[in-house]
Amino acid sequence: MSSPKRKSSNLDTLHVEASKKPKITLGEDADEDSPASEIPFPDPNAAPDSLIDHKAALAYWSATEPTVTGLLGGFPQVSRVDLQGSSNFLAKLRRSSKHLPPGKKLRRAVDCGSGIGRITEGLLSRVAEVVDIVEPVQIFTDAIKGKPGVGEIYNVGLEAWHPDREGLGPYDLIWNQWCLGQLTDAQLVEYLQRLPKVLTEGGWIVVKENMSNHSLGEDVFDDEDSSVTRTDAKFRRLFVESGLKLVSTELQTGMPKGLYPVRAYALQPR
Ligand SMILES: C[S@@+](CC[C@H](N)C(=O)[O-])C[C@H]1O[C@@H](n2cnc3c(N)ncnc32)[C@H](O)[C@@H]1O
Repeated sequence: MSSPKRKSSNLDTLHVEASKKPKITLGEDADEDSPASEIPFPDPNAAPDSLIDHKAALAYWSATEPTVTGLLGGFPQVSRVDLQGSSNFLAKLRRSSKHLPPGKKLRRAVDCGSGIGRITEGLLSRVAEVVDIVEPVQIFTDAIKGKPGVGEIYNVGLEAWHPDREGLGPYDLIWNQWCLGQLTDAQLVEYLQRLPKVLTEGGWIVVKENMSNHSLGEDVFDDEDSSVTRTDAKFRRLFVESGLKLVSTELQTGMPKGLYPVRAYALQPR
């Protein structure tokens, strides 16, 4: 799931979440004697991201309660430590920045896959004058609308957000957290390739996501919210493919034991 989540424990052979059982349904007028029709178990050889289904993901998130508990997969307690870690990460970036040093608010940031605006409220609106929002689920953005410092709201998935084409921004900071697992690898690369055009000089693209712990170094598909949890190696490869350079990366400390590790990356155009 693209939110704080327990690590998978049995991932030696499957790159589909071990908790997911083959789904078997009976045909409409089937009785106990007629053969069950099966929805096939995902092909274990399929690339995990090829199993992503945006409709299924939207159905899952639209049925999720618009609270921090709902958005963080039942682990609201990680929010504080996460926001503190993010704030420290950003402060370090700014301390070593020629273009956007500390002391002044950033002009414009964007919270991508924002949910109910947990990061906008807890971090971005404190460090930026205006924060735009990109989030496909309207019941989530209804919770942020009109809050101080919130700018434009785009109710769209990141795979369909074209800020370059629409002349949006420019942004000093583009924050992507616990949502990029909703995009396929190809969609993620295309999305990241669009961002340099709307990034100010010296600005950062931040990616903060769960890291797959698969013992064979593979990504893991989760059919609950139709997302993929990538490995650190996969992220780094996709960043290179996107033409971005990694300027800083840190593991989030203080996460509860048993959850996936979380890593933040700061990226800039090469
Ligand atoms: C785990 S929540 C994280 C919310 C927020 N980033 C945070 O950390 O509090 C995942 C969010 O991704 C959103 N999402 C789902 N599909 C998406 C897509 N294709 N593009 C962008 N966001 C998506 C969900 O609606 C949900 O708000």
